[in-house]
Amino acid sequence: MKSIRIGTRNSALALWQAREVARHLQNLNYLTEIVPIVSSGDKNLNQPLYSLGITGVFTRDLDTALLNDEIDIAVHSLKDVPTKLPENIEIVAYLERDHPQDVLIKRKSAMNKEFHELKLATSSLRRRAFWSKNYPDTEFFDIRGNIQTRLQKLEEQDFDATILSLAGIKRMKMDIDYEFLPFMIPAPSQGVVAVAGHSDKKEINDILKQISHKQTQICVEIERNFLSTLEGGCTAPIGAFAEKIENQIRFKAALCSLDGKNYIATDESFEYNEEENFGEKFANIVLENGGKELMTEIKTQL
Ligand SMILES: NCc1[nH]cc(CCC(=O)O)c1CC(=O)O
Repeated sequence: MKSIRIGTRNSALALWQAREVARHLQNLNYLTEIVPIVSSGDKNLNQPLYSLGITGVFTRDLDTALLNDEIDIAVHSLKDVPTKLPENIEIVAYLERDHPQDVLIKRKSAMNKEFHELKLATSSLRRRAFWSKNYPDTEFFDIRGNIQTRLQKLEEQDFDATILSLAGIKRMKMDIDYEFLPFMIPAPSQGVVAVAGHSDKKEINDILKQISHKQTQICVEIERNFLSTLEGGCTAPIGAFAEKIENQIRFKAALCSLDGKNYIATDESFEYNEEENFGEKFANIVLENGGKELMTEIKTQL
């Protein structure tokens, strides 16, 4: 068999994740080839992108490459992948989740500041909202770019701290101090590397199924079903985290107003079965407990 062409974005984190998928495939004696896809936005597809339902800014170019048969699979941070996938694209494997948490990173000059005094740089709606719930008077700053750029900006610019995913920090082997934030529920599927494939490539997809981690899949499907049931196509501050503890799954999730003042949370432990859509079930409970009105309020503010 020819080597499996693994598509990836060009960032250091994306390349690390692609190599991790390659390593799993090589362990099963498959040949692999990493294909970095540079963002272009002008690929020749026969149909316009919107008609295929392509939305994710991080995933769009890789979706196009998959549909154009330039790659066999695409590796993503699952939290950047929209819950609604384009036609003919499916998630075919999930690597085992390692570090789901968000962590706080302070610049050296702010090491002695208390949480409520911090000038905080994050562009994430979820991180801002959940932080504001606890520290309502916080001043926020926008920060964008990859992990390395953000840490560099932290040392150079006029704010004290930022919040990042621990998974990214560990993968990049960044040697920095960080603090856990127990009140911060991770983004749905944070810390999970997923592989997307073309629905027609059954042989490749079957190979990928061999490297998929079932427990991770179960947990992130609950989180993503929760998200898609709540959101209905709009982005809102939503955290969701499912974890297997002994024979049960513990699911913690919350929907929060942008200012952090209105917070609807759920925390459930249950025995998993394939028939029940737990993510949808808990999302409906949140919607019935004021979530519906809160989602409407959030939509008018965005
Ligand atoms: N949207 C950015 C993004 N997408 C995936 C990761 C890190 C890996 C992960 O958490 O899955 C990050 C950086 C961050 O949130 O700090």
